Amino acid sequence: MSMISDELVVSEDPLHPANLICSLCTKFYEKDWCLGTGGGISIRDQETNRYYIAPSGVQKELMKPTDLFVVNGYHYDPDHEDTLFIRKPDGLKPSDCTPLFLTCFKELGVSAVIHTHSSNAVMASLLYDDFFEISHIEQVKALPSHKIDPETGKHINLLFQDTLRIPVIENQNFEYELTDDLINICRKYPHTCAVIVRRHGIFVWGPSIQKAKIYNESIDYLLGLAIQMKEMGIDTVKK
Ligand SMILES: CSCCC(=O)C(=O)COP(=O)(O)O
Ligand SMILES: [Zn+2]
Repeated sequence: MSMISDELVVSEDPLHPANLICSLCTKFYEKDWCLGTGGGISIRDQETNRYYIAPSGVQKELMKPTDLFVVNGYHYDPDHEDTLFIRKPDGLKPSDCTPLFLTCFKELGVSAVIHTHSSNAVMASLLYDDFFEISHIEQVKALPSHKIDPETGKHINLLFQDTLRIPVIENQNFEYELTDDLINICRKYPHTCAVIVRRHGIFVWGPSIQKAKIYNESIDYLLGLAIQMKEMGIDTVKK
C-alpha cells in the first residue's frame, strides 16, 4: 500500500475523522487552545478501527486532511514507528503526542483524544496539586461519573452536587516522557475523562469525538471559573 494514499483521508463527509480533525483544530485555534503549533486531536474511525493523527510542528488550524497520518492499531513501539503507520505524508512527522494518544485508545478504549494548551488548564495546574476539583456548578452535569446506568450500561453524568476530579501530572521535556504517568492515571482512575499536564495543558478523551468535544468545552469553562473563584477566595468544592 502506498504510504501517501489519499483515499484514507479524502472524503466529502464533514464527519469523516480527517475532516473533523482539521475543522475542530481551526475552531480550537480561535479559542486560543492550539496556538503556535501546540495541541492536537486524534480520532479513531469506529467503522475501520483506524486512528487519525496530525503531523508534528505544523500550524494545526491550517492543516489539510492530506497532511494526516493514519495508524492501523494502537501498539506504539518507538523503535518500530515506521511499521505503525499505514499513511505517512511525505516531509511530515507524526505528532509528538502520538504515544499519548495511543495510550488513551489502548488503555481506555476511547475513540477521540483532544489535547490543548488552554491557558485555563495551565493556570489551574499552578493552583492545584494532584487533582483539580470542583463541585456545585451546573456545568459539571455535562461530564461523566464512574456510575453506570443499569438500563443502558453507559456511564451516567455527574450530578450538580458531585465533585469533578481531574488528575494533574508533571510536565517533561518531551511528550513521550509523559507516557508512563499517563498509563498510571488511566489504570488508577479509569473513569476520568481528562488529565492536566502541569504548565503544559490538558488531554481530554471520550467515547466519540462529539463527547470529547463536549467534555473539553465543559472542563475548560469549569477551569476558568475555578481560577476566578480562587482569586476571590472561594473554595471550588462546596462542603
Ligand atoms: C509549542 S508545541 C510543543 C509540543 C506540544 O506540546 C504539542 O502539543 C504539539 O506537538 P506536535 O508534535 O503535535 O506539534
Ligand atoms: Zn502539548
